[in-house]
Amino acid sequence: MATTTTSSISVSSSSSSLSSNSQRYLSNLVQSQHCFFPRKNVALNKSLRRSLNFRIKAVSLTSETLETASHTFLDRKESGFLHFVKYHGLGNDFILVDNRDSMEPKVTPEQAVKLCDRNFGIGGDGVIFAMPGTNGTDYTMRIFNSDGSEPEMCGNGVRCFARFIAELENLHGKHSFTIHTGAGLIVPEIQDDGKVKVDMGEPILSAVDLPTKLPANKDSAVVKSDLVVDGEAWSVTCVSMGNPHCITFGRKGDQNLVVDQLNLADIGPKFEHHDVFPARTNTEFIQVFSRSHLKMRVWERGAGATLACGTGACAVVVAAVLEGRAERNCTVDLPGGPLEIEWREEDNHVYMTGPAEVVFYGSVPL
Ligand SMILES: N[C@H](CCC[C@H](N)C(=O)O)C(=O)O
Repeated sequence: MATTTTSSISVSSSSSSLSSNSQRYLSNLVQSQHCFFPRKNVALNKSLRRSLNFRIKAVSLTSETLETASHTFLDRKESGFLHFVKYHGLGNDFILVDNRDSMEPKVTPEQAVKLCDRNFGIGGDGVIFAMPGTNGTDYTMRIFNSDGSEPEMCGNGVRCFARFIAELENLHGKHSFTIHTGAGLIVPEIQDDGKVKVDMGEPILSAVDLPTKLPANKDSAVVKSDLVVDGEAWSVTCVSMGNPHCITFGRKGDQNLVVDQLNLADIGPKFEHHDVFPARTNTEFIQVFSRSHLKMRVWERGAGATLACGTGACAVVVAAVLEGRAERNCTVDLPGGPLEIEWREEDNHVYMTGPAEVVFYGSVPL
């Protein structure tokens, strides 16, 4: 029987400095054992331990007990608290909220900004809501970026969404779902190995629909076009996966980009907020290892530098094929790990395969 060592925190607060609300919250958390970290040791700093008399017990739970515990947690509904599950897809991390009882997000964009703060909140690249289906789909997915903006779609997020639904519905093994998103119908399928394969739909190449003010130079698309950013000329291709992406393999005249040498915090915002992108843009910087192996770093619209971007990896393979640099089946290496991407010729759909993992369960007062 699989045993998972899980740390749980039992707290007895001896510190009078804690407000009664925080003491009530912490003791509520402890009684309900509702803050546990599967597979992770919880390290707390000494001052916090001293002030709060933390006693950390390492308890061994079978995976069945863990599953029961997570279900007990997921059934929590008391008001005034947001119960969430933290997931990540290759380090692109999200706060997932069970919103199946309403089409109204349980969290406002302003609250999402606070929840995503990595010092004063839970920490994350976004908040994702699992909502009732629309027009006959199983579910609807909405997402707020960590800056509070609402994008049309999120590739790593929809893999996490699929695993979250399977947990909520107590499903095991292979399962697929139809999900309504701002990018249209998306179909993730949980594979036997736990990875998630997603039909991400068709790429959008029309400059007008992306949207970008860059002039179309290949049919209605923008392929290997010049873009001046902060006085430097770059060569870019623009692809939408429902959300806009600007892909570059390097500056004009020097297409051998070494992506680890880039200062993303400097160059990223200059692409994101460039006036040729009226809805801003995600930007992917690419290094070509072979015609089936690419390396990518990304500056995301509304989230900044992230460890992975699923829609971005899909857009990158489309751009690489359009520029004649790659085949339609590629491994894309991101800082958080690899994604397998296929731009299938038969149906013009892009397919993405990758992991999605639970990090922890939690409750926060709203
Ligand atoms: N920041 C993106 C949304 C999240 C996309 C990314 N995290 C992914 O995995 O696709 C945007 O505003 O379009």
